[in-house]
Amino acid sequence: MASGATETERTAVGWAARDAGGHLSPFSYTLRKTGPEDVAIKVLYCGICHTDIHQAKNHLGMSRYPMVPGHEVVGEVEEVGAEVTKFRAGDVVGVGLIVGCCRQCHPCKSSNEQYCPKKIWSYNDVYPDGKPTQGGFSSAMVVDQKFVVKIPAGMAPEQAAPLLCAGVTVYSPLKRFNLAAPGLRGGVLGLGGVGHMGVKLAKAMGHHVTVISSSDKKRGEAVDHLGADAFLASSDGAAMAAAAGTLDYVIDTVPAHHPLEPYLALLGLDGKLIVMGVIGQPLSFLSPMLMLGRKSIAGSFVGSVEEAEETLAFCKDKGVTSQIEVVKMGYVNEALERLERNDVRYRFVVDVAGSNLDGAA
Ligand SMILES: NC(=O)C1=CN([C@@H]2O[C@H](COP(=O)(O)OP(=O)(O)OC[C@H]3O[C@@H](n4cnc5c(N)ncnc54)[C@H](OP(=O)(O)O)[C@@H]3O)[C@@H](O)[C@H]2O)C=CC1
Ligand SMILES: O=C/C=C/c1ccc(O)c(O)c1
Ligand SMILES: [Zn+2]
Ligand SMILES: [Zn+2]
Repeated sequence: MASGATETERTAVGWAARDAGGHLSPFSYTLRKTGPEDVAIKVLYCGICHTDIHQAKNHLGMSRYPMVPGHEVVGEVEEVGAEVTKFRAGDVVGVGLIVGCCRQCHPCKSSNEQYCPKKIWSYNDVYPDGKPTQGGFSSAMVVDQKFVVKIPAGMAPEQAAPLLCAGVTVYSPLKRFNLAAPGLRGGVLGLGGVGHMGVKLAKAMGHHVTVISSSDKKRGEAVDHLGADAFLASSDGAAMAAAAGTLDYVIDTVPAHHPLEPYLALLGLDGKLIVMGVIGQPLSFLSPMLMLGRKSIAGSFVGSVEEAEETLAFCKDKGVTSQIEVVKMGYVNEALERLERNDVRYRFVVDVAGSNLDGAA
């Protein structure tokens, strides 16, 4: 172990949900010792993703409590294990949704480790020794270096946080489904945390971007502030019909049950509907909606560590930033409620280090 590495478990203070009510409150727990491949991180900022609501409120029926959510984590390295080569104390780093994998399966060997059947989630999961994983709404985390990325110099840490889930979640499918070339016509359904990064990344790739939203409320913001080229309210049947067959892809970020057919209808030949939302009920469509146009419906799950690094580099290079509202941890329950009622432009980021968590324990 590197000199200065602790031989004992450290205590962290997080904000945890205790049951499916999803209310977060202070919770002390121990982190594992900083192992040879581990990076001990003081959390600076952590974004709030809609998945944190799904998990805290047990929308998928798989939640374990107490649960410290948070998977858009930016922090400062405090200590590294003896075999850590990528990082040193003082580095500003990021951690996303995945903190472990088997390293032997096909997904792991092809840099698709987020699809490893033995992946370990950054919270609501357990390490092989049975210790629960806990996320970034916490003073500190200890993470295997493989799942840690460097935040590019000059990028504000609070700005970087949403790139570690929302950003890479959009970047990965655009790249993997060959939808990163300039000139494509894309749609983003649902203008929230993931959706706003979809608009920004797709614009930076040179696409013509249409926002498809549940109401007209975000029209001005989408076009004037985020740079969308067009805006459709899904409730406007005439506008939806006029746009039929015009898009190469639609990134569907809606976090609740919804019909797919209105959005399949927007796709042209070979168009792709990429479903991102975590929805615990079956979605349905009529098969001719796919056949007549050779369309496909695909899913995609966050992105690999390599893609997270690419997303950060792409955003730095193109000057892409997230649009965030920074809040203290004491406001996290209000922020979760506002996120659930669609009242945030477009991502909350918790100023964890500025929230005096140790004092609140
Ligand atoms: N596949 C993956 O790897 C990932 C999946 N996710 C999932 O993606 C989904 C979106 O996450 P995130 O962007 O953080 O969520 P947000 O709540 O920030 O955004 C979702 C947007 O969808 C629209 N919307 C919300 N509720 C409804 C509804 N009932 N019917 C129709 N539209 C609705 C709203 O946009 P508008 O006002 O424009 O209609 C809202 O802003 C979640 O389910 C999350 O768990 C998140 C990250 C990674
Ligand atoms: O925020 C990222 C999480 C995405 C996600 C995808 C699928 C699933 O079953 C989840 O629980 C979360
Ligand atoms: Zn997320
Ligand atoms: Zn694996």
